[in-house]
Formats: sequence, structure tokens, C-alpha cells
Amino acid sequence: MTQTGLPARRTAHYLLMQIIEEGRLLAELVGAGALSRLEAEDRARAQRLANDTLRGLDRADRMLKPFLKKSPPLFVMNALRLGTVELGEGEAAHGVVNAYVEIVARNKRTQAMKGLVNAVLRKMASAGPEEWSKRPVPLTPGWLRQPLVSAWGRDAVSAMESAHFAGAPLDLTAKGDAKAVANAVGGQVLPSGSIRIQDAGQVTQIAGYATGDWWVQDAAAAIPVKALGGVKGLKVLDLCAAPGGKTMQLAAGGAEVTAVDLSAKRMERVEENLTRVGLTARTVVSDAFDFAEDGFDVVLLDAPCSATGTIRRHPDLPYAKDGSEFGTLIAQQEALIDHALNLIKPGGRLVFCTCSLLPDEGEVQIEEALQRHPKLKVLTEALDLPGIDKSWKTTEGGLRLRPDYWSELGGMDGFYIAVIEKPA
Ligand SMILES: C[S@@+](CC[C@H](N)C(=O)[O-])C[C@H]1O[C@@H](n2cnc3c(N)ncnc32)[C@H](O)[C@@H]1O
Repeated sequence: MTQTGLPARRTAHYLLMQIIEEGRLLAELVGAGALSRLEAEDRARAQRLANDTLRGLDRADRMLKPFLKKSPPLFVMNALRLGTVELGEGEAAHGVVNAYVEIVARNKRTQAMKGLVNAVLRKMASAGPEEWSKRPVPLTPGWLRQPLVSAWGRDAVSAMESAHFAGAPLDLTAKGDAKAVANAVGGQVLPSGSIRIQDAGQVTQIAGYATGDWWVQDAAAAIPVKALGGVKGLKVLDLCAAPGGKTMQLAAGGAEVTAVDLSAKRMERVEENLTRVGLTARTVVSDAFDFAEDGFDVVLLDAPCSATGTIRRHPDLPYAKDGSEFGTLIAQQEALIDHALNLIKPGGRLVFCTCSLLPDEGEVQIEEALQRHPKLKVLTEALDLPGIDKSWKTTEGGLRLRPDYWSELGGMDGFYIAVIEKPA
């Protein structure tokens, strides 16, 4: 970080404004060059500051509330939030206070409030990390918390919130021997066979990146392909494939894979990933609904969804989104299931999965698919896998994974998975 830390902090503040005010996702902002003017160290720092502040935002707001007679403009509030989180994490007070006072002072519309920022952040500095760490775990914004509480109950949602606040370690899937990769990278092999690194640092610097010995994939995201068992020689269609984690698993298992994705840009990532790990798949840029080849042994449908299962890694999501896309996504998932079923040969299998915490994007999709297609069979035994607790199975025969599961190991992404057999 530069000596004053100002460029990284200004960028973190910009990111927060764009996420909260404009509803843009962090990945989208980074992809659009939001960090490009920063040095490498500052880029990492800006992202970490923004992510930590989003994870702790509700706690920061509660700490700030007694010191604010009325809500200041968002520009000022975000400076206060960033400063409060940094101070809570033990950053030196003078640097933090000066930086956020300066950020507010440089904006003509807020410069008159620099005294307020100075005074409030000094109060936060005297409260210090002790006060910060005593505060309750931050709550998820209400638009998402309410449906989660209705689905899973308050205690489960509190456990999920603890997992979201803790963030996520880095998980890898080995192309070959998981133990050998774990030894090389200093990680642990998880009960499901993924490899976990607790403090990973930069991905490209991890042993085996250049030689393509592994790819980044959350342990939960690796389960849908594991539920297929051996795939050698099977003709598999990965219908929503980018960035290709599951395509690589299938190709590594010896399947003849066709990977389809709507986005040409994201499909480039699939191709780059396949090249790096030395695996092959046929890639097709197409809307899944326009892809009409049939006769596949297996269709893997990792459907576009709310991605609410990935909040540990993407704390921006609850602040950039507001739930207004749910209806469209749910309708699209239903139509994708029906389309996928048409592309499977008789007796073949569909794996449906979403990285969502919402039953409407998981359990309910399968219940409704069974009503529309009563001859389908749910292969619940396919989900009897190492590391998977039987109590995580659901009544319609699928599997519910939650971020608070494996909490002693560092959690997992939220996911829903079901394996379905088409009648012969
Ligand atoms: C959850 S991600 C897939 C992740 C991927 N299966 C993996 O394991 O790396 C969903 C993908 O669906 C793609 N997508 C969204 N709508 C689509 C459509 N109508 N047809 C094909 N792909 C679509 C998105 O571009 C995105 O890459």
C-alpha cells in the first residue's frame, strides 16, 4: 500500500458507492477497470477494504448510529463505514481518520462535513477493536433476510450470517491426486475430496497453477459432478458452463463434454481454463434455449440464479441486489429444466443445481418439475457422498448445502443439487 493508503481507500470508497448506490457488483466493477490505476498491492487492499466493510456493514452502522443525529449523505456514510471497519480491525487511528476526512473534504458537496467525520471516527478509534469485536454478528439486509428466515428459521439464518461474516477460505479441485496437490500447496483434503487453503494469497502464485494441477472451485460447487459417479466415456452436456469448474471436472473424469454458455466473454474463460489445465471440451456460445442437439447421457444444468449461496465470497451481493430479479430467474430455471429434459436420451440423467439459498430456486423447482413430469425419478442415493451428512438431504430427494455447514472447517457455499433420471 502507498504510504498514506489514500489511493486504496479512495478506490474502496468508490467501489462501495457503486455497489450500494448503483447496484453494481464488485466483479463487474473490477472487470470494467475500477482498480486499473492502482499498484498491485493497492488493488488487493482496496478490494479487501470494500469486502470487509460490506461484511461488517450492519455492525458498523449500529456502532455509528448513536453518534449521528441524522443520516448523513451516502458519500459521507460510506467513508464513516470504511473508517469504522478499519478501526475495528485494529488499523492505526491517525491514518484512518486522516484518510477518510480527506476523502470527504475533497468532494465539494460533502467538504462541510469533514469535521463530523473527524469527530465520529475519533470516537470509533477510542472504542477500538475491543468494542467492535463484542458487537453481534452483522445481519443480512432485510430483503434477503426475510425469505431466508421463512425458509430456514432464525437460528439457521444466524448461523449462515456468522459464516458470511467469517468469509471463505480458498478451495481447489485437483485434476489428479488431491493429496499430492494438498501437500504441494500446504492445504488440507476436505471430506468431499476438495482441497482447502485457509490463507491463500494470490491464486496465480500457488504451486501448481502454471502447470494446471488444479482449478479454483468451492467444495460445494464440486458436489454436483461428484454425484454422477464415474463419467468416463459419457456424452455430457454442461448447459450453463462458464467459467467452467464443472466442465473441467467432467473432462478430467473422461467424459465427452459439450460446454454451452450464453456469454462469449465468459466462454473465453472456460477455454483459457481448459488450456491451462490441459483438458478438452467442445465449447459452444449459445443461448441454452437455442441449443437443440439431443441424445446426451447426462445434462448438467447449473442454472443462473440469485447466487445467494456465495455471499461468503461476494459480500457485495446483498447490497447490490434487491431481490427484484428473483421472479425472472425462477421462471427461467423452470423453463431450462424442461428444455434440458428434451436433450437427454431416454434413461439418461439430469443434474440440476443452483448456488442459491432460496428453496424457490432449488427444492421447489424439483417438486414442481416432478408435478409437470411425473415419470421422472429422483436419484437421491446419488447424493450419498463422502463428507455429505444424510440430514442435508431434502424431502423431494435433493441435497441442501448451506454456508454454515462444515463450520469447523471453514464452511461451504450454499448450493442445491438434485439428480434426476429420465424414463427409459
Ligand atoms: C452459475 S453460472 C455457471 C457456473 C459453471 N457451471 C461452473 O461450474 O463454473 C451460470 C452461467 O449460466 C450462463 N447463462 C445464463 N443464462 C443462460 C442461457 N440462457 N443460456 C446459456 N447460458 C446461460 C451465464 O453466462 C453463467 O456463465
